[in-house]
Amino acid sequence: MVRSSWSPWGFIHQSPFRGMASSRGPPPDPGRPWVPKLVGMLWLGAVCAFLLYFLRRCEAPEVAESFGLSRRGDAPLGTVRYGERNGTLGVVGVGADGRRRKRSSAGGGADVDGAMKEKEWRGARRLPHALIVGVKKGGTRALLEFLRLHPDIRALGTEPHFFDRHYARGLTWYR
Ligand SMILES: Nc1ncnc2c1ncn2[C@@H]1O[C@H](COP(=O)(O)OS(=O)(=O)O)[C@@H](OP(=O)(O)O)[C@H]1O
Repeated sequence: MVRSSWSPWGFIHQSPFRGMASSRGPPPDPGRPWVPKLVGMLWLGAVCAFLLYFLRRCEAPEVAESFGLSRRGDAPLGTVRYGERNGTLGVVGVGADGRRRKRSSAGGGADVDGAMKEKEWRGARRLPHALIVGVKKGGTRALLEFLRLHPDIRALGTEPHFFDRHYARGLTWYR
């Protein structure tokens, strides 16, 4: 006969679920009926804590932190947003006062807060159709800026460093 006594491993023998799947477990200790409940609550709390931690990790807080994001739904700096209706383009940047601004690449980077409605900036995040690969001081920035002059080319404002720093974060982050 298995004696029911409290120990750090007590939940193995005194699982709150013991009556649900099998009746082979030991009968509840009449002297300490609260122990199984306590263990069950602790177990549930641990599961909830893990779930919360997991969900927080899914939001990639370190990504938000490294890009200076304050809210969920903010885009990383340099993210290009496409307007759904009229094809307008915005690049998320930081203004002189440190506040996040949506800038128009076609307008030379002028602030457009207030001038354009938020809905015009909402759009799908897409993977790039082309990459500029080059060595340092190889003139890649100049090439990007010349290409950006074309009205059909949308480009990031900053280097995303996906392949050398953030590859492990996956395509969802890159998009
Ligand atoms: N067409 C052309 N001819 C000659 N030199 C040019 C050209 N385009 C860019 N540059 C020079 O390239 C340097 C910048 O290169 P990158 O954009 O690759 O720089 S970075 O490594 O990404 O920071 C930068 O050099 P420095 O001014 O010495 O930094 C640019 O002046």
